[in-house]
Amino acid sequence: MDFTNVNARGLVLLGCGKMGSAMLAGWLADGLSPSAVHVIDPAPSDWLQSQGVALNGPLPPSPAIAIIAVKPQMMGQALPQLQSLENTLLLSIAAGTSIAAFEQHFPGAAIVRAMPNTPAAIGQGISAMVGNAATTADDLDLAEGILRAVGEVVRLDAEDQIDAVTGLSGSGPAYVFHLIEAMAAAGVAQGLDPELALKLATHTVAGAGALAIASDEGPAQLRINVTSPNGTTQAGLEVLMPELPELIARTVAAATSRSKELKG
Ligand SMILES: NC(=O)C1=CN([C@@H]2O[C@H](COP(=O)(O)OP(=O)(O)OC[C@H]3O[C@@H](n4cnc5c(N)ncnc54)[C@H](OP(=O)(O)O)[C@@H]3O)[C@@H](O)[C@H]2O)C=CC1
Ligand SMILES: O=C(O)[C@@H]1CCC=N1
Repeated sequence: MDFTNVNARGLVLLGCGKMGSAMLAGWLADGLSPSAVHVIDPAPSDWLQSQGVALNGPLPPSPAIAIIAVKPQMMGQALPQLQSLENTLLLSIAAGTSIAAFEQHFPGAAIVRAMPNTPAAIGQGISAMVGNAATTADDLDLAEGILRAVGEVVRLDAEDQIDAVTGLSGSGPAYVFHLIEAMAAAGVAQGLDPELALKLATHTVAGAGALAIASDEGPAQLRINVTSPNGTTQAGLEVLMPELPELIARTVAAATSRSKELKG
């Protein structure tokens, strides 16, 4: 990302918790100048205080972009703090809160709604984004650049897809971490030391994910490649495959419908 314009005009971050700090770390590593950053957060972490960014001070009148990274439940309280901004692109990463809700607070503003995920902390997130009618091509490019600094980005055709994105990739890292926990516990049940089982499970998930990205073959073929006829994998998959798709479908459906409820 070329941060020249953002470094000149400024970047505001509203809420610097888990996602806000993960993304800020990525931007700073990618060339965002700390002196351009203005963070609003009621209880700045030690990490944030050591970054040389402006904390809870007056905002510049027209920063290039303001990223909204507070919980949807805090939105009503938090948004008035951005009321003074003019000609600033608003980029929300909050689950639930709709573009229409932001438009009520900021009539006429260019607003991009995005859904990233926590692997953004190591530059390996994936974000989906969609802009309102007021966004220009330059606005969308700026939002995409900001999100691309912390991972992959996809653009959505319509805002209503974002609930499913939230249920799949926004919440998805938690499902995968739980899979790692379950695989490690299963290894322990088969007699492995807990530390060894966790290492095997973690690297298996990470390696399989990296292979799925790097390979020209799709996940079904990659699964078949592991599965020797009448071998160990076949025995394992005969237990897993009848159960997993339905369980994952219900998991993603529950998260998607919670995202819809959060619209409030
Ligand atoms: N965590 C995740 O995996 C993902 C989260 N999101 C979205 O990102 C947003 C943030 O989530 P997450 O980082 O997990 O949550 P956190 O609670 O970790 O971060 C929110 C931050 O906002 C601060 N805050 C609370 N009230 C205000 C206020 N009035 N003004 C400014 N800052 C305030 C909080 O401070 P304090 O803690 O002191 O209240 C906290 O530091 C949410 O909308 C969530 O839906 C999107 C994708 C993935
Ligand atoms: O659990 C949540 O509501 C947020 C949104 C996606 C990931 N975490």
